[in-house]
Amino acid sequence: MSNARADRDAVRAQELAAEQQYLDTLYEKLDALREETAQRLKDTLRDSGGPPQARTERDISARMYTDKLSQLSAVEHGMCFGRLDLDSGETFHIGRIGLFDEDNEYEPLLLDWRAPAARPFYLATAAARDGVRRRRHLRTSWRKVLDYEDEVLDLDAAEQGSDLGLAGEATLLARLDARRTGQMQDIVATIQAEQDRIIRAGMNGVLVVQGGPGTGKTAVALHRAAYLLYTFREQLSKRGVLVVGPNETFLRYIGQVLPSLGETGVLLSTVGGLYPGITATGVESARAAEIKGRASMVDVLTAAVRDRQQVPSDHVEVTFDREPLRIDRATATQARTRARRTRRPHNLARRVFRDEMFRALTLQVADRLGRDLLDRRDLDEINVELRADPAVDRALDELWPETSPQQLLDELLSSPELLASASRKHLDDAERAELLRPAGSPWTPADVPLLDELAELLGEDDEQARAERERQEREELAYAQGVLHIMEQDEEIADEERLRVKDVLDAELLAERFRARSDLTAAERAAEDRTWTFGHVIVDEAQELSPMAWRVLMRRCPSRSMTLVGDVAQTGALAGADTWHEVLHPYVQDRWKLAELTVNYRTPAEIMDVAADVLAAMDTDLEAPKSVRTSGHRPWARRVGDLAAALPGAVAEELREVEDGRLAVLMPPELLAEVGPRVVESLPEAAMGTSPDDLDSPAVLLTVEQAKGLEFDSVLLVEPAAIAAGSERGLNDLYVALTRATQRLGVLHTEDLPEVLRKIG
Ligand SMILES: Nc1ncnc2c1ncn2[C@@H]1O[C@H](COP(=O)(O)OP(=O)(O)OP(=O)(O)O)[C@@H](O)[C@H]1O
Repeated sequence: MSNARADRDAVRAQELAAEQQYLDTLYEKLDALREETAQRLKDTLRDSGGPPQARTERDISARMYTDKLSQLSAVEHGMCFGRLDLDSGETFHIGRIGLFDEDNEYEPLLLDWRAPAARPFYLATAAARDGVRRRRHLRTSWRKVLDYEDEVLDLDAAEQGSDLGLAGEATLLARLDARRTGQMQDIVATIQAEQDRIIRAGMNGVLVVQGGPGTGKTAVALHRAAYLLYTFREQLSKRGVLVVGPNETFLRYIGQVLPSLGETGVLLSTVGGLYPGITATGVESARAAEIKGRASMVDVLTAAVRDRQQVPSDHVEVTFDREPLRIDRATATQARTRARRTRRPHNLARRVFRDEMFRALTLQVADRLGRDLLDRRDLDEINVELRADPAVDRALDELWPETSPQQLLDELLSSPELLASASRKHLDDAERAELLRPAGSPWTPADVPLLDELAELLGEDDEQARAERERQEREELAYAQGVLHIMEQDEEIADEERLRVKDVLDAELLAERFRARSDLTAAERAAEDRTWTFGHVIVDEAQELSPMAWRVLMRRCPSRSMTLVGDVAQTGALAGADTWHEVLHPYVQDRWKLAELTVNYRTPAEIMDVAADVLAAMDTDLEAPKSVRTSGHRPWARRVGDLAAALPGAVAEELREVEDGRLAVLMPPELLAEVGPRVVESLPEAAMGTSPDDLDSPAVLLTVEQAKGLEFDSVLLVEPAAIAAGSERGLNDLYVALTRATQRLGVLHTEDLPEVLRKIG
């Protein structure tokens, strides 16, 4: 061994030992914090009984300590992943949380990656050093330092960066090459500069992040959620953050990222999951979903609601007080006009309609009895009697019934007459036939925006409930102020080291907590409340949402503080977007910002080369993102005679190639239904992908729609010609399918390959 090499090795060993020592100190600190928090939690839970204030105080403290404990355990793995050496001679270690040395004026021992001082770790380059001399990436396993990678940024010793300007290239490539597990991992140790700028962009307004497959849009969206919660904690803990994904499998795939960053207060949901009490499990044709997603459905639903506001063709008669009572067309029309003029939702305007009708009917009865003989009190009495009469009530209900979104939509979609009447101007016969289904059919995801819209159009006649709620809220606020006051005086709580309740809560928030359950987070409460509005909304695969789904999300976010990430080249849903302009113009005109991601961290260059041809064949100006790496595996294609017979063997073969990684078999839905069960039967490692947990299987069989946003070590694409021809957006689907693999791509086909795949053939 040369002397120079021996010297380098000795320095490396020394540096590793020093880093290990530092890491040991950090973990000691973490352990001490955990113990202290666990002890406080125990003490809090041990106390029992006492007046309600004391119980509420305990609930809140327990929640706080539980959250803290789960945050402290979530950061265990990879807690510290970097170090900055500054020109000033200072060094900072960077990690998943901030740790401080209380015995030394709260000097930072570990900087939270989201703190402003940690930012150069992601942004500094040799050309713009920002005072950074050296950036070090630490590779650890549990509590052990395995290795490090240094980037020396000062000009004299600057390393040549890569063409794409990647930071910590070796560390990044090691991460990207790792086998996939079926669960997305966080990227906190290797966030790249173009991603960091998006993660830390300001919270106001709508930010659209457009990027090709594998550019880290999902990763960026989730890290942005964590960053915003850290930076605007006070604001966001009250209203919460909503992250919207395309389906349950995707939510399961990304579900671990935020907890691993120590954040649990985020509601992850599909649009279909945003209507409390409804589980949208029904399946329908892509065309039916597209029709339901059109903006014109607002007019159809409005008409359907108006159709519930009837007048008699001439008159109806009911018996009141043993005499016939006439409800005539003119009176009912006038009452209906007055009620509609209030512009209130149907169930609230109903009250006006009924008031008008009861007034008219009272006069009719009064005339019968001789109006001149009656005074005001007599008239009031008649009015009260009319209101209490079941026959009159029924007759008026026929004309203007109280109804729920569920009831109205179910009736509308199962009645050819009602649907025809409401959609005369907007749908043709074939479209209506596509929507019609038996009454009581299960709800589909595309029904949910319609239900939400109807909930707005119908309203809830909750005048009494609201008055009661407001009274309770006033009482709770006063009570919460009292609790805070008592807590402040409590000597034990005023203990210096302990976070005082007042530091994390104000009376309003405390009152809000009493209102729901005292131990629920904003996200949990939001999940139970259709009218909840969020502090920030993040939408992933945003290109898939229909105009009706956007209306739901915009209602949930009146502040328009939103991050929308997606790729209009990957739109598969027929009601999805072709441009971001068309999505946003109705809500914010041109007042939205666009950020682009250009580097593909997932798909190796060999596969991207093929996918780029598909993108080029679509009518878009978008460029394919550049892959950061090659995998050494050329995509392959094999023509077979009998697909059902060949598939199990091909899957087994590919499984051997990926060893303990993950394989996806992607195919058109009809084919999946036909041959999928046979594959699953003959291969215990394979699953059908019907439940989110199926991602844990070594091989999973999916449609392209189901695979959206996911990634696998290897992809076996079956019958691409049928995928390309399967819908108006068939090329987009093919593009999505091709870009799911991190290592290998194989194609199995019976039909000719589409022309755009000529590079594989
Ligand atoms: N800076 C990074 N460091 C490490 N891994 C990264 C980085 N950026 C992205 N990745 C990884 O690249 C892969 C693709 O990221 P992600 O799924 O977020 O891409 P996407 O743009 O949402 O893709 P798609 O449009 O196909 O859904 C993931 O495995 C992600 O962890």
